[in-house]
This record gives sequence, C-alpha cells and structure tokens, in this order.
Amino acid sequence: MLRIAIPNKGTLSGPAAQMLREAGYQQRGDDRDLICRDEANDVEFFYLRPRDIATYVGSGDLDLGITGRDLLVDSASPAEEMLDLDFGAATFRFAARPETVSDVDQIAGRRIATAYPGVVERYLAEHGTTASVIRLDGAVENAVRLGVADVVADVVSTGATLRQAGLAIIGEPILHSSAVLIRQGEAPANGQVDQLVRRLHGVLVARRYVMLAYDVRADLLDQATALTPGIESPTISPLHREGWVAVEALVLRQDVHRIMDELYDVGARAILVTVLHACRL
Ligand SMILES: Nc1ncnc2c1ncn2[C@@H]1O[C@H](COP(=O)(O)OP(=O)(O)OP(=O)(O)O)[C@@H](O)[C@H]1O
Ligand SMILES: O=P(O)(O)OC[C@H]1O[C@H](OP(=O)(O)OP(=O)(O)O)[C@H](O)[C@@H]1O
Ligand SMILES: [Mg+2]
Repeated sequence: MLRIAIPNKGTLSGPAAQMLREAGYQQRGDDRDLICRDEANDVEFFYLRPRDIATYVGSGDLDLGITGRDLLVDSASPAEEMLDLDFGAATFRFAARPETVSDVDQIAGRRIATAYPGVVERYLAEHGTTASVIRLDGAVENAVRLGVADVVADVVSTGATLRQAGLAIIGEPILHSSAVLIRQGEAPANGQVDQLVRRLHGVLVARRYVMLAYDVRADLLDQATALTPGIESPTISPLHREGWVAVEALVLRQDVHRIMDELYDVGARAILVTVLHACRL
C-alpha cells in the first residue's frame, strides 16, 4: 500500500485534499482524522504537520508527501521535489524597518528572526554572509517591534502582515515557494507512484486548459489552427456543410478569450469553450 503524507492543517491542507479528490483519491471525512485508507486505490494518507512531512518522506517511512518548497528546503531532509502542484504560492523574503536596514548588503551581522532557519542559513552560506539567526515559531513580524531582531525572514503572500508591522521588503525573494509533491531522493521506480503523478498531472492540465471547439471554412483552416495548435495537434472533422470543418483543441484557460476574438476575426463561428474535469495526456 502506498503511504502518502499530506498537511493536516494550515494553508496547504484544504487545497491538497481537494487536488487528491479531483485525482480520484478518497480523503478524510473529518478534519480531525489523522489517517485515511483509500482501499480502492491501495493508498493510505497520513495527515501531518506540513513542516514534518519532508522528515517522514526523507527517512523513507512514508513514500510520498505534499508540502511547501520552502518547508522542504528548510528541513534539509534527503527528499526531492517531483511535481509543482501549482497552489500555495508564496515568496520567502527579508524585511525590516526601512530606516534601519533597506538593502540586502546591510544584513551582515544583524539579528534575523525566522521560523525557517534552514532557508536563511542556506541563503547566508550561498552569499558568504554571516548573521545571527533567531528561530521563532511564528508571528515573527513582531520580533522587530519587540527588539528581539533587526530583520525578519518570512513567508509573504499579500504583504499585509509586514505593512501592519511597519516593515518593508528588502531585496528580491529568497525563494519562490508553492506546494510540491516530494519523494525520498533515492526511491526506486514504482508503478503506483507513477500512476499518482500521472493523475495529479492530469488535474493540473484540466485546471490550466479548456477545450475549444469551432467551425471554420476549410480554406481558412491553416490560419485558424495556427491560433489553436493544441498540445499534440488539433482534431479536424468534416462538417455536413460543404467546404467547412469543425476543429477541437486544448488552449490555455488564461488565453481563451483572446483566442476566441482572434478566431472570430479569422472567420471561425460557433466557437464553444468546455471545461475539463480530468485528463491523461
Ligand atoms: N499566506 C500564507 N501564509 C502562510 N503560509 C503560506 C501562505 N501561502 C502559502 N503558504 C505556504 O504554506 C506553508 C506553511 O504552512 P503551515 O501550515 O506551516 O503554516 P500556515 O498555513 O501559516 O498555518 P499556521 O496557522 O499553522 O501558521 C509554506 O509552504 C508556505 O509557503
Ligand atoms: O503576506 P500576508 O498575506 O500577510 O501573509 C503572510 C503572513 O501569513 C503567515 O502568518 P500566519 O497567519 O500563518 O501566522 P504565523 O506567523 O503564526 O504562522 C506568514 O507567516 C506571514 O506572517
Ligand atoms: Mg503560519
């Protein structure tokens, strides 16, 4: 039975369970359950703190896990990223009072408060800088106000928490994070793992793409399909109406309205968009 770690609480918990449901896996019925056995798929899900997931997977005690890239880096566990799951996006950044520290060059020798000491130590080592890292559990933005630190290093999503604490971002993001599927570094090939990755990839494609269908005169087909090349190739079917064809192709959801406008200008008609529920490419 495949054993998979997923977040029991926090930002990543709901979207991770939702993605697995869309991929056809059973999820817990109650938010307090810590285990869910999906007999039909021969998978057991363990609900764990996202911060601990890389540890369980890196040690080989669990086969796979879903966690944040920043938490994976912070753990320094021998687990590796297999697939970016495209949710839980956040940047990891330095911030400080603008009148004290306003540039990354001024970080050397300062006190940096963070709940992610591994990420900060890695940054310092890569930049040949030394500073004193103060590990806190959370709400690190308060550390500057309370005199415990000069700089904070934390997850930034909207930036509202930093602004409220009178802190300004310093420099470029230390890390771009999002939810990722992880496995142990030297894990051998496994058909069940491959199947899960294919299913999750199918969910990502179904979320990113829509199916576009339209009718167009055969002599305009090349112009139209240049706008909708599809992933492999567009499907072309004859229409009963002489000289016309029907086209079907996947297009990126974010581009669909622009493509519909351009197809209309080329002469395509009956342009329809269909949402995908699942797919295997
Ligand atoms: N707005 C956000 N705040 C915190 N973490 C976020 C946010 N957006 C994405 N994440 C990601 O979620 C993961 C942290 O999840 P975790 O459950 O530890 O913290 P949390 O969502 O803040 O919950 P908690 O209430 O326990 O602090 C990290 O990978 C982080 O990058
Ligand atoms: O940029 P924002 O949209 O404001 O979000 C980022 C903030 O949210 C998280 O804090 P959380 O509420 O999880 O508290 P914590 O620090 O105790 O984890 C994170 O640690 C930042 O403080
Ligand atoms: Mg938090």
